[in-house]
Amino acid sequence: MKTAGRTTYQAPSAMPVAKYRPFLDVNPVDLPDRTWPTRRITRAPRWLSTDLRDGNQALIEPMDPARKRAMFDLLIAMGYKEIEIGFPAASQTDFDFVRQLIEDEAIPGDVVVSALTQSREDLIHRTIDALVGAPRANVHLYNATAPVFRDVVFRADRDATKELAVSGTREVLAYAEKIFDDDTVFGYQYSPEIFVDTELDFALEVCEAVMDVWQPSAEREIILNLPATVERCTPNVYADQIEYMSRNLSRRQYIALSVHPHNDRGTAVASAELAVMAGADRVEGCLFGQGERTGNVDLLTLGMNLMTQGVDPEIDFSDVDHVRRVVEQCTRMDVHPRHPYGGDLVYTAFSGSHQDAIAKGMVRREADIAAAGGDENAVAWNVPYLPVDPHDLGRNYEAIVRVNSQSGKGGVAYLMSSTRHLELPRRLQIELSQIVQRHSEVGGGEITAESLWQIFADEYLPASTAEGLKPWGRFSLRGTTVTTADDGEHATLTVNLTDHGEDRVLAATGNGPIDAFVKALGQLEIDIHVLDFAEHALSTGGDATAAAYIEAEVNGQVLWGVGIDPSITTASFKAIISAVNRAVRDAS
Ligand SMILES: CC(=O)SCCNC(=O)CCNC(=O)[C@H](O)C(C)(C)COP(=O)(O)OP(=O)(O)OC[C@H]1O[C@@H](n2cnc3c(N)ncnc32)[C@H](O)[C@@H]1OP(=O)(O)O
Ligand SMILES: CC(C)C(=O)C(=O)O
Ligand SMILES: [Mg+2]
Repeated sequence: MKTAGRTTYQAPSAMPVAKYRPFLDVNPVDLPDRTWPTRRITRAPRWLSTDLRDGNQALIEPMDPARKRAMFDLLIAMGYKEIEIGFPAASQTDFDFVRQLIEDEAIPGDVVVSALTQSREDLIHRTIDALVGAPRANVHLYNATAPVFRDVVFRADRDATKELAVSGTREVLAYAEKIFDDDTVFGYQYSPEIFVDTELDFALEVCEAVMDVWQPSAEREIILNLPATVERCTPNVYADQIEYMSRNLSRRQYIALSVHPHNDRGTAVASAELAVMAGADRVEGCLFGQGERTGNVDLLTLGMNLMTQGVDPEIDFSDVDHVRRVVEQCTRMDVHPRHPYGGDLVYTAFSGSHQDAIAKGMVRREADIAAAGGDENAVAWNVPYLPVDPHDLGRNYEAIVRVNSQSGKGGVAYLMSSTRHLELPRRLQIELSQIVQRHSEVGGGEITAESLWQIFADEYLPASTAEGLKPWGRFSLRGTTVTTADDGEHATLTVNLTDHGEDRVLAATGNGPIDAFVKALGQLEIDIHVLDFAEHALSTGGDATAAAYIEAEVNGQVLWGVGIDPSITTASFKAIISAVNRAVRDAS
């Protein structure tokens, strides 16, 4: 055999790479003494949901008032305390929705609602007018500060760009003072748009100028939100930028430093997490990562990531399917089946070795919980391949193992145990999984728990008609009578069965009922050696049903039989008949 040495492929593609520049060449960050890499997140940041603004503005069909209200009510029920409820100056519908929430008194007293506006006097006034009467209201003003916007969109230099932020802040303050009475707690948020592309010294200069107007203090917080409007760099670079701002902003103790990652590179979650390590106090995002283009950072993933580290997300995700349903109804977009924590398939294993490990992990967990006196929380979650307990998100365990052609014995055994309470012995698991494998290769798709049962019953319980199966098999047991001999060691057995449809009565004595049964069948030239035997009850109570599993060598062929019956002895006889029928099937 030849082996390959270390390989480097050097094959230039036809992609137009030369058109692009490394982000750091254009936007250097000089922070060699960065501290964020060794920090840990020990409590949840403040969250802002912008589902009703950034999420909504990116929908093919923006939410109507009823859907907006359903989203708002969901966010409140989940525990979000800061919610951006729209861009009221955008349209009459957006304005009316904000008014409706306030007039319906739907905003709890501890919830801050905010509304976004450009830095234009008429839009600022309209935004503030919309918020009148809210218990706690923030105006969120943004303007683009990045060079490409200064150059292409606004044709404004640095001073003019800064002046737009400053004049907008002044206007917000002046108009808010005029309009709001003491019934509203008023707050202010400023975002330098595409912060990540803005020269850091300039982002700092604009934020400082805005603060000079707002005059933050202990009673007068300012939210400075630093968006990755378009995600264009790796999360570590964003973290450096956030640490730079956190260290260099004056009046830091009065600032809620906020981040707003988008997901263009697919790393919004990592960006948010590293940004929090780098000093961010607050994260803006949307449920299931809705939002412009590839979306805003996903609040569900961020929250659940914290929980899996033992940190309280301070948000209720205990019914993730309800959350998903509401989000899907409101956005009219489907959640991907592999979406972290909430997708249909994210707690499901199809492949054999994963299923095997999960099944073993679940058995171990149950034993550990029993040993801990039944206290689930006393046993750390440690099930292979499952980063989180699906129960904690309102999912049951049924879907964690699903069987297809990639599955092995572990998955088959898990389904038989979890759906039918049959604890198959290991070698029977192997035998059954090979039978199932053949079925899935022919059918090509998934073997559901129901179809697995059909395959099992048809193979091992051929006399059963209960599942709508066609009975087959040379022998069918009609009844037995056991008499224990006076010596207490021998059993005499009378067996009533049908053989090829003909009634037969056999009698034999053995050193136990099974031995006697085997000897009785021997009279029909069926040579049986029992190799292994297992049994267990299937349910408790008076009508307890038993399952028996017998591995036998029948006329030279080794295979398993299964019997289910209220009587454990009859279950064993049925298991022998099952093995015999399987062995003589081809011959009959
Ligand atoms: C990164 C983000 O997500 S920002 C939020 C984006 N969300 C939205 O735009 C949704 C709501 N927007 C709207 O309904 C409309 O854009 C409105 C009502 C705000 C404005 O509508 P219009 O006046 O027709 O302007 P239009 O939509 O073309 O926006 C571009 C204009 O706004 C100006 N502008 C853009 N951002 C800002 C800002 N932050 N401050 C001041 N002016 C701005 C542009 O320079 C441009 O002006 P110009 O027409 O004089 O060149
Ligand atoms: C308005 C701002 C915060 C925004 O949505 C962005 O920059 O992505
Ligand atoms: Mg955004």
